[in-house]
Amino acid sequence: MTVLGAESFNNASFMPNMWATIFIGILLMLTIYHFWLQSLRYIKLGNKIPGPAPWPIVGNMLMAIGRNPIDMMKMVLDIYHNSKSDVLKVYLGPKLYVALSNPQDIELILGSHVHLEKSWEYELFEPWLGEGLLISKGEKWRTHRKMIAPTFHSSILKSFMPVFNKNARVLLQQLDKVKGQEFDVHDYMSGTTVDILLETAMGVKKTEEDNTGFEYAKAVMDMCNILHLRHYKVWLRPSFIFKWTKMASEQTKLLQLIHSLTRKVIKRKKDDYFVRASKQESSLYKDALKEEMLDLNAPAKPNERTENYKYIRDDLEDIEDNDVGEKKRLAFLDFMIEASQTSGTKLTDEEIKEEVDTIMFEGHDTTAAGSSFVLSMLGVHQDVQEKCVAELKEIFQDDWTRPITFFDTLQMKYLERVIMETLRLYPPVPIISRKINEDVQLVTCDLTIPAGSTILISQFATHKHPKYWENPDVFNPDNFLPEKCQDRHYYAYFPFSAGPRSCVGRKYAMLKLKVILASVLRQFVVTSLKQEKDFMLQADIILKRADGFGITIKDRVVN
Ligand code: HEM
Repeated sequence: MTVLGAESFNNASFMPNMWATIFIGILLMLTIYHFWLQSLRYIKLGNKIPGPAPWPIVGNMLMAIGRNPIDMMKMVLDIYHNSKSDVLKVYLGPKLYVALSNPQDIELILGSHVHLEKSWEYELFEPWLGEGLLISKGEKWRTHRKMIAPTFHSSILKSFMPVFNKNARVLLQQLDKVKGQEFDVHDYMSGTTVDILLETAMGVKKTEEDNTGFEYAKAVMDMCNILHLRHYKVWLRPSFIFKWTKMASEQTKLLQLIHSLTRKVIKRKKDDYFVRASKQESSLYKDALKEEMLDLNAPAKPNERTENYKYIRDDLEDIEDNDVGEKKRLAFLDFMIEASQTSGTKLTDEEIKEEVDTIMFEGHDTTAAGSSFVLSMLGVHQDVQEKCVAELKEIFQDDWTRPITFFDTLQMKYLERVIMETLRLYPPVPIISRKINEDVQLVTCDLTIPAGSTILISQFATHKHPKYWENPDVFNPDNFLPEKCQDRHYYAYFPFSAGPRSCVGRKYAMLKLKVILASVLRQFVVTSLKQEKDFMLQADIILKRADGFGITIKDRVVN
């Protein structure tokens, strides 16, 4: 008894000692790890950059705990506004993130041919987009960009006008059914955008009973929500943790839906190609293009720009100027399929699928958010809406309801300024990031960003930089009058990014936005029940309103 009692006493006293030893051991290891980290050049340089104080080991990771996307957005904006600094850092664990908001520093990254690699965060897109243009790197990115960018050449875009007009008419019929009641216009913009993309870039016609656009758009939005949660709930990032969550099985289902549409689209297009090839017919798109060129009321001169974006620096204008010839004047998927069948081009089915998924994602959610923000702003700013309508009256005085031509869109200068101003205040892609493999010495201050860190570039912050924008928070389309743009830094405004890795769909997006928005404004008066200050923004991969894009519409009476 006595012996047993003594043993159990000894065991009981041994246990706390063991746990205390383990605890002290871990603490000691973490302390050594912390001091070792602090001795690294990477961290030493990082520590010189202003930003919220990090905790040992975890850095600033705790800031994300318990916050939803709306709170996150508020927190990030508060940090930005309170810091008054153009350079800010945060640590996620030992990983250094540096946010830049001065155009001169941004140019060092976006304008460079060296810092082209996307940051680690984009890898979360991989199960969905594979190594499509958005995330690919090196030679693969370069050769695919060379192939894809010309498929959005102005001559191709012109041939899309009938599809834009047709889908705009379908949209108007849908909107007509919700006249007089408040509704979320994003739902309509999203479905329409997918349908238009399928028919233009992919060349696949929608059948009457087909609900693909809506289902696909919903799946894309749900996928974005999952990816976004994983971006800021950093403990969900590693796949070995994520795969055990409910979200992972939801992601599998969503990807099945998305990828099955992609495969269907590619198969249909490939079948068409083989039928055409067996009959030795020319490309459908080349034919459509010829018809459209004959059809245009007033075709633009060869060197006429699609819009006024002369102050965005990217490679798209070079593609326009150095005309790439007939061979490449095929719409996106036609070109990819023809390229895959041409000897010498190493383009596999998987690569086509990745690029189709990328274009469907990039081309859809961005434009849906952009058009919904424009309609929200027009709903708030009735005077601006009236000016847009006055411009449309000038253009369509001969026939208010006729289809919109490419030439008409070139005359929509005020509407263009409204779109650009909306994209300034509400950039659909609010932030982009790059991994830097070489040190970057900033030009605006004496700071060096060490190789290996991630650079965050926020359109949302830079587009309101007080040094570059007068009354930065005020909606004013005249910010984009040519004389105002002339002296502004190129990298003060980059809703489509800029430099060699800018958006390949920029011209496509602007053209489509003009046709859709002008069509809505010709038929309806748009009103927003909420004021701009009450918009609840949600930090997401694509910037959205958490409160929905609520508007009301009524028939426009034109005199
Ligand atoms: C308002 C509409 C749009 C906005 C605001 C927008 C914005 C952007 C931005 C900011 C990037 C750079 C992303 C990054 O570096 O992380 C980008 C890239 C890209 N966008 Fe867009 N985009 C729009 C519409 C479109 C459309 C309509 C398409 C295609 C039909 C498209 C296709 C792409 C592709 C393929 C890339 C990757 C380019 C590369 O890395 O070389 N986008 N877009």
